[in-house]
Amino acid sequence: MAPLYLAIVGPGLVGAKLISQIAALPSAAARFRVVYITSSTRSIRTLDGIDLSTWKASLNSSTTKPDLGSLPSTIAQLVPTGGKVVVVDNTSSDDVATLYPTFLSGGLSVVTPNKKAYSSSLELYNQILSTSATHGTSILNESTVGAGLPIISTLKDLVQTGDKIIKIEGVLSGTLSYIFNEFSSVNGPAKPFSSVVKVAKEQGYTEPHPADDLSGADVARKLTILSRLIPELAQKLPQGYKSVSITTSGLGDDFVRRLVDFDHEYDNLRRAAAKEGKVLRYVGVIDVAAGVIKAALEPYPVTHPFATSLSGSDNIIAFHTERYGARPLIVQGAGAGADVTAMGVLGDLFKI
Ligand SMILES: NC(=O)C1=CN([C@@H]2O[C@H](COP(=O)(O)OP(=O)(O)OC[C@H]3O[C@@H](n4cnc5c(N)ncnc54)[C@H](OP(=O)(O)O)[C@@H]3O)[C@@H](O)[C@H]2O)C=CC1
Ligand SMILES: N[C@@H](CC=O)C(=O)O
Ligand code: NA
Repeated sequence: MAPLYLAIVGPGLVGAKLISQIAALPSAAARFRVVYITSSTRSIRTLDGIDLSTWKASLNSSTTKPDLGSLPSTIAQLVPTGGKVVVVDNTSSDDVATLYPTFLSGGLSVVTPNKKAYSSSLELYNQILSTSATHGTSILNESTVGAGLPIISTLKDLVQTGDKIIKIEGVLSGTLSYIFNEFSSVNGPAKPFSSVVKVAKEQGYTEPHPADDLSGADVARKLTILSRLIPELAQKLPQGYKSVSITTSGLGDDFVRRLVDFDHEYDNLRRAAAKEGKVLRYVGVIDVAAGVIKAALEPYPVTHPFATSLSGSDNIIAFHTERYGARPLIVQGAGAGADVTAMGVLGDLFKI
């Protein structure tokens, strides 16, 4: 069996976890050969496959700058003719996402948990799909929604087999699920909002910058990704979701510290909901018939499944379709965290 050759872009939380999951596979070397790893500043490459037990030290000591624009020709020098290669983009970078057509037309398939290519301009999205079809290269993105949960594959199966999507609704953010499960729980003691956000970041649930989660941008991107898989909505979001400009420094530690100033405001929201026997949940909806796509923080009765059945970073997504009738198809489980996200990426690699 020929191995699948991998170029790993972005060895951060998810990327590093993916590498350790690959290394732990039985006969890992026979299945996957990692020939290239790059961060935004350094890269390593080798013909024989990078040693997955020492890659971090090798990358840290490398002085080779990445040049992703010429990745297809770099890879051609590392992989035997006919070898199947996948670029795994574990960044959250728009710049890397815009290179997918270059990768796909250069004979490289792509697997990614990065939402940018799928939720930005429709032009880029369509270009990616058509380039992949023309060049016979694959692109898979299960972990862009619900991390490793089978959300994208389920929706594709429903649509491809001729079911009609009526509505999709649910809690689509692991970070916001964790935050509101902890902060506005049915029974639990009240905790300061900012302290819960801090833990969500420490657990690896947030985007590289947590403002992306708290602004609702991450959920908006996920709703865009799902909507583009539904025939009635596929071409109706021309702009997609533009990146918010984040002006606070670093990777958001300062931003999280300053959230203390908003604890009082959030506590008022929580108390107002509790007075009515409700808890706060951040829920996204795609109502196909009404042509409405929305996401909002809203009070839900404590008896509602979004209030009672979720804990940790759980996502819950209900697919209301013609075939499933009054009882929707429901997928639920951890929707964020490096381990479950890397699993979704690795699952896509196995599919390829
Ligand atoms: N965490 C989660 O639960 C989930 C995450 N995702 C997605 O997974 C992706 C990765 O998330 P996460 O691992 O948490 O993020 P991290 O910030 O931990 O890792 C990002 C990595 O990308 C690298 N990088 C950034 N820009 C570039 C570039 N231009 N070229 C090469 N490498 C680059 C960074 O390297 P450097 O050190 O050089 O900056 C870093 O290694 C994101 O798109 C996120 O939305 C999806 C589902 C769940
Ligand atoms: N930050 C995201 C990670 C997965 O997409 C989330 O919290 O859901
Ligand atoms: Na998923």
